[in-house]
Amino acid sequence: MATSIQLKRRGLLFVLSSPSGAGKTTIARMLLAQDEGISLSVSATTRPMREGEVEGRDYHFVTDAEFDRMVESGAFLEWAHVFGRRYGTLRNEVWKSIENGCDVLLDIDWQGTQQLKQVDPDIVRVFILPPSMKELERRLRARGTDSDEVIQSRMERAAGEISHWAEYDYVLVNEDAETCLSKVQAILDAERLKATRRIGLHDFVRSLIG
Ligand SMILES: Nc1ncnc2c1ncn2[C@@H]1O[C@H](COP(=O)(O)OP(=O)(O)OP(=O)(O)O)[C@@H](O)[C@H]1O
Ligand SMILES: Nc1nc2c(ncn2[C@@H]2O[C@H](COP(=O)(O)O)[C@@H](O)[C@H]2O)c(=O)[nH]1
Repeated sequence: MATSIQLKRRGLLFVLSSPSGAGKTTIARMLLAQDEGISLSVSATTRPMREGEVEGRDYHFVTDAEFDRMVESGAFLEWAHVFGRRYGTLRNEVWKSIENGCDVLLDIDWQGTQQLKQVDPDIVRVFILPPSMKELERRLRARGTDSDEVIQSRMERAAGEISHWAEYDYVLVNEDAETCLSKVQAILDAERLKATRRIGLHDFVRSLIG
């Protein structure tokens, strides 16, 4: 008779970072669309909403005063200044998903990743590189959401962001989005199977060999 052994595991925090425009939001959306076991941590930000963005889906858009209050009340697991605005991961967003047995996808920068690593050393960190700096700029322009000035400042910051690549567990080049997505999915699937995350594995093995 065939048996199906379902071992529970802790939900994991799965971080995607990249220089602006390399494609992490694109990859994140594709991953969320195909994998029911992971949900997005929707950050709070003081930056203005872009055309096409939706409150609560892309970000919680807040004022500076609201952000200050959230910092004071301990609402953030981490927060950082990025491109002159503030962005933060909401503690409740993350724990709500973990409690529901879901993994959590975080689209955050290297500063937030460093802070999160202090909170949960078990996080999985993936850094996404563009195929070239020329292509990075082309993608920022093609996105059509930012002014020339903003694009210039994001390009000026890109090298600094990329310099943090070695702080990540996995580094991928996003040349073709589907190929990059399949690698991200493979990393997630393998991390889910890690022995250290499988609750009940010890008991199951003991039931096999005594
Ligand atoms: N592999 C790819 N090939 C070509 N274009 C891509 C690829 N991946 C993403 N793009 C495009 O590049 C642009 C930037 O992508 P995206 O917004 O996902 O970047 P990002 O890294 O999330 O940027 P930010 O940090 O500013 O949020 C988008 O127009 C997206 O459609
Ligand atoms: N440290 C954090 N960084 C964050 C968070 N949410 C988003 N980000 C990063 O900000 C930049 C710019 O994003 P954009 O949407 O304005 O283009 C990008 O690198 C994001 O990853 C957060 O909660 N904390």
